[in-house]
Amino acid sequence: MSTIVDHLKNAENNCSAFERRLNEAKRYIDPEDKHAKSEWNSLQVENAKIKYRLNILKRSLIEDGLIDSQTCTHTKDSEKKMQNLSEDAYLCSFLHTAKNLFEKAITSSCQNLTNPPISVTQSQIRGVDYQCNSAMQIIKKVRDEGLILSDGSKLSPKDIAESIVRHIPKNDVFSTVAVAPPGFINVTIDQNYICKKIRDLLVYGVHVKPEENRKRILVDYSSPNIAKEMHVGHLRSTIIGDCIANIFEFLGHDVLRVNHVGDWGTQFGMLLAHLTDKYPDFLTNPPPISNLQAFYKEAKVRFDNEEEFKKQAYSCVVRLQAKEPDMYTAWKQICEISRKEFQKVYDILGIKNLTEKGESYYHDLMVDVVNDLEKRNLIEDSEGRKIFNSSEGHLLMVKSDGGFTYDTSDLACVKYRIEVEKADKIIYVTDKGQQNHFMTLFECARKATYCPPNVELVHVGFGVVIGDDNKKFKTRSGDTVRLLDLLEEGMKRALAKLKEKGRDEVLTEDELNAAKAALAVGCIKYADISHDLTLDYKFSFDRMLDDRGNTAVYLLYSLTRIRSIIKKANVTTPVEQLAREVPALKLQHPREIRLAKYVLKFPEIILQVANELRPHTLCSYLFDLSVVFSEFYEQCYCIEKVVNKDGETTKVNFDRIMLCEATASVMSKALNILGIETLSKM
Ligand SMILES: NC(=[NH2+])NCCC[C@H](N)C(=O)O
Repeated sequence: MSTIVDHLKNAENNCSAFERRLNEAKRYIDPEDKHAKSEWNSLQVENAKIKYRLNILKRSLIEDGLIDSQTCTHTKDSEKKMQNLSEDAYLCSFLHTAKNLFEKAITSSCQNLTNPPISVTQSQIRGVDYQCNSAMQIIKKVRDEGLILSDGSKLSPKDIAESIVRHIPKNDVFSTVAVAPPGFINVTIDQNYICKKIRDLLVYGVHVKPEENRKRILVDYSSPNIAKEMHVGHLRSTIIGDCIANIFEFLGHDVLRVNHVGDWGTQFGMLLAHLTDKYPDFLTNPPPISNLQAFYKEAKVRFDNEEEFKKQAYSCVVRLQAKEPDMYTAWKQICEISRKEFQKVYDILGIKNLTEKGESYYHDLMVDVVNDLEKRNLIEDSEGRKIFNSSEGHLLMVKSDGGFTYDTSDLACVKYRIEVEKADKIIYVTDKGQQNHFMTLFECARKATYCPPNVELVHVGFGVVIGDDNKKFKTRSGDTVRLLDLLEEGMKRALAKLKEKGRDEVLTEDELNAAKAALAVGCIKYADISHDLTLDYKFSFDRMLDDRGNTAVYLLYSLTRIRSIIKKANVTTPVEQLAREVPALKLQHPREIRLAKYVLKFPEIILQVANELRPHTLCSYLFDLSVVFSEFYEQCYCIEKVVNKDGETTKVNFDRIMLCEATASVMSKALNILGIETLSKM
């Protein structure tokens, strides 16, 4: 029996190793080299196929009882995402499709221009979907560069626009194309195309074609500090970071979610000194610390008041950083207590796959990095401290007492993430206050050549959370708000809201509890994400639990309502099958078309959010979508009562029911990406 397992494991390992090598090789491919790129793609597809077959084989072995499921290695989440879908299965962004068509038209109509400007935007004009603004820019470029077009120099933007229009490739996307003065090209998206894409969405599900090659994207978020309270800033980082990671994962990228916990700072000196003092037998009896914050405060008081203790604390840091076994054990005990507390918050928020790799993880690397920089004369001495200077500022690499800092660990960490974890893009999600730190870090990482030009480093800095009094969010007594207390309060308020709506009379106890938790967490997350993250954000339970306006309550109810319309229609054939049986939906009413177009705008929004890293755009889209749905539903009956001589019957408009389903799928996918759980009963 063991031979089957061995073979299977071997095959799986080979597959993974090959994938790793492929990913490594990707970096060396010249983006211009089409042949290499296509070769790489086909190798990747081949490997995915093998992996897929292996999985089928594995499943049947498990089913036949030949191996148990424990024996098998788990496929990583990122690997599961490898999909091989047909072209039809992808939803395309209209904007990107329009851009592609115009790009082709412009390059072939302006052959004597190098890099002609391609500008396509959404149009504000009624009845127009997108507009191409390139003609005016082309004229300007021609004049600025003193070029003469082959047709003579008296060309106007209108002439250019008309020439571009003549070169638009044959397609089924645009229905009308018109030139408007001085040289705009206005287009509308074809209704038949829309009706077909909605049908495809129902058949294949909501998938968006990634814009570029699959990348390995590392998102550094949450990152609380051990032994300190996890505060609302970390809550924001957790919620926003998770959403950003979800977006890239949805777009088919390989996403690593990393929790860069603060577990190596000087605060450990006093904690360790206090622990070894108070619990001398800590090695044999793990200390019964239930409230780490109180313990932290005790240690801080001693640190501020007892000279002897202070000295002891400093020596503890040095001993810890030298990884002296006793100190290391005590440190691990403290980390474990904190970790359990953090986990409670993550469990409530439904945060999964967040891997902890804290500052301590990079300790040995910090030593190497400092040596490396010294060898290359990139480190300067300043009053006993070692600093790394860049045009953005400096990083403090070694303190005068020889200890490392937040800066040291972050620089070692960038190097590790690029060299070992093979990240193509690293996104750091913290409050805006750390912007300087990250700008300096990025500059230094480039200067030290730890970060090659093709790797992107991004800091997503968010505003602070303020309370009703417009001051920094604090408890009445001025303390940091405990996240667990905050979540608890959210639950209470959500329950009150549900009772106010009489939901306790319709839902079972379990359903009510599930609704309470989903509502509380959904509202807290949504309120956070729906605000432009760069601005400060006012935390208000009243506002987030309001069922009017752009809130999670409103959206969750809208979704439940759409689902119940579909249910009421009592269509026995699954909607997906209904769609499969037709080439396209039959939609005509202007509000049907408007809704369908809005549903299909989803990919454009997702790509925009991925590009700008501003997830509130997705919330605004969701809110508008539910408004557009209401407007459709107001005028377009989905189920009609028909009275005739035999009495009353109901007539179902299947195409509209399918449109409802498409709306609901996109809404629930979007809520999912925001990290919000949707319930069938609420
Ligand atoms: N790689 C990083 N520096 N990540 C962010 C860490 C955030 C830090 N622990 C804090 O609470 O502010």
